[in-house]
Formats: sequence, C-alpha cells, structure tokens
Amino acid sequence: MSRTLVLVRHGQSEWNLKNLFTGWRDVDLTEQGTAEAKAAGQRLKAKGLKFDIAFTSVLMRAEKTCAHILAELGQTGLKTVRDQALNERDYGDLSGLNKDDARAKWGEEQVHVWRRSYDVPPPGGESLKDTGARVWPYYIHTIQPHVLSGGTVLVAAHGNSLRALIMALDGLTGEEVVKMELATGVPVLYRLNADSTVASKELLEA
Ligand SMILES: O=C(O)[C@@H](CO)OP(=O)(O)O
Repeated sequence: MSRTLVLVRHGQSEWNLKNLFTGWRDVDLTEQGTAEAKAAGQRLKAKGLKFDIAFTSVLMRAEKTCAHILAELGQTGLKTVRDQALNERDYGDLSGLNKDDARAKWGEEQVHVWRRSYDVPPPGGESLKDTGARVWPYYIHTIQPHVLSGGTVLVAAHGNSLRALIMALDGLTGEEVVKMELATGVPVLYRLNADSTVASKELLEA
C-alpha cells in the first residue's frame, strides 16, 4: 500500500519575483519558477514515484508546476483535477501591493500578522483559518480517499493553501504555524497510515 501524498508549492511566480502580494491574481511562472518545477519533478522521479492522480488549483502558476512535474515523470496526460478550493489564500485589498511598501505603510509587525498569523485576515481577504476552512474539507472528501485507497497523489498548490493543509496534517497549533514557511518547488512527501495519520514526512530539497 503506497498511501503517498506529495504537496508542492508552485515554482517562483512573476509576482514572487516582484515581491507583490498575489493571492488569487493569476500570474505566470518565471523562468526560474519553471526550472524549479522541473527540478521538483526530477527529485520525485529519483524517488521512483509515479502518480495515480494529481490535484491543482485553478491558478496557472500551480497548474503549470503540476504539468512540468508530470512531464518530467513521463506522466503527461495523467488525470488532473483542478479546483479553486486549492487556490492561494485571498489577500483581499493587499493583492497587487508591494510587500516592502506595505511594511513601510502599516509596520513590519502588522504585515507579518497578516502574512503568517492563523486567524487575522488581511483587509478584505482570508485568514489562514478561512483558507483552511475550504482546503481541509476538500482534502478530506476529495483528495484523501485516493491516498487511503493506496494511491500516490500529487497536490500542486500555493504557499498558504498548503500551509493550511500541513497545519492540519502535522497537528500544528495557531502559534506554531506562524513560523512555518514553504519554499517554492520543494516537494513535501507524506506517507499515511491506514487510519489517515501521518506515518512519515520528508522534504525533497535540492
Ligand atoms: O503573495 C502571496 O499570495 C503569498 C505567496 O507568495 O505571499 P506570502 O508569502 O506573503 O503569504
């Protein structure tokens, strides 16, 4: 029984490079982001993984990351389910603003709270808790059954939608999740027990 779940944040996007709050804005990968996605695929290949199904958000940076990974594995055409439940946290009024400009305007601490706290939403946007309230049910009802039936499942999504998922999988508290960062293009490889708890977790870093 494989019961394998791989989570990967998309490769660097144009707005990661420009240091802009992105959220639901649909921006492309940079050249570096494309290379990161392909390298992630190579690392998964070196692990001998083959996926049974893939899930991604409806934002192109995650979709393209997913497609590059599958191409590296020789799995172009694998069933891939797109759903906005996996989209990045909605950054509301901060979307499109420069992160350093936001720090200059509202202060370092306030911006950190908006970016990393569990239950404080940015103005007009979603908190991590709000994001988890759509990501977790989608995981439980739609993704997890494929893992528990013995499959190997890829989820290509976003920094904060995956932080919400990892928080629940790892049993982190609202305080612990504040410190958690997820690098672009670094697959997180989980093996689950039959009762859906985590048997092991490994970061596939370069
Ligand atoms: O802008 C965003 O949507 C996210 C991810 O890039 O940024 P942050 O890391 O600040 O939550």
